[in-house]
Amino acid sequence: MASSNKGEATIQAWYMNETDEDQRLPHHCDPPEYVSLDKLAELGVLYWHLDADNYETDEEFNKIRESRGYTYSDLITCCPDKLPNYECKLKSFYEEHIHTDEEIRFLLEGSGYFDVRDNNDRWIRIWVKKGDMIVLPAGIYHRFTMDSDNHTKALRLFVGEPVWTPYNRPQDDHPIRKQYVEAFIEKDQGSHAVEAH
Ligand SMILES: CSCCC(=O)C(=O)O
Ligand SMILES: [Fe+2]
Repeated sequence: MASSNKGEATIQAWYMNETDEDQRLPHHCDPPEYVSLDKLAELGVLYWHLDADNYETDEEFNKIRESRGYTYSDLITCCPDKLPNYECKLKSFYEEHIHTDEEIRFLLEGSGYFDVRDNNDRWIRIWVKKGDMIVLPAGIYHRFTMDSDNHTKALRLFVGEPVWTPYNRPQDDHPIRKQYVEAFIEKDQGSHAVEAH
């Protein structure tokens, strides 16, 4: 029973309408414009659905952790008495930024939205829920908000000693941003140029 949800769920992602209504609302376009896992993979975003209740002994989780070198982990709970400087943190999570390393989150409870910029600089909203593990590549412009359920508990993973520093946009000259653009944005333009011939 414990692992009955394993492998069944898939992530939902969509292009956002960029109205300035409440950030915790879904912000669907009209009609909704969904985004596939393949599209996310093209942007370097990785996703697994795992057993959140027994993750410590979950073989798939441990394999991912080992193969990707995720030696560090801690828990983050987004609620006023568990997250120091709650209001301030939530605000900074939603400022568009990059990191010099991957952002790796495994949702153990609740849900939330990771927004990432696509290759045309449009916002894609990724709805993560219990059991979803997501990796945002170093250098991708992104942000996070809770949804209207207002509850998120996640495992944060990292390779070695964690560095959580956000670099707010614009960071177009940052070496990590340049590396990301070269690997995931320009390669895309390259393949279209080839297709056109
Ligand atoms: C789902 S974890 C909360 C958000 C966060 O840790 C971050 O944006 O860095
Ligand atoms: Fe981040």
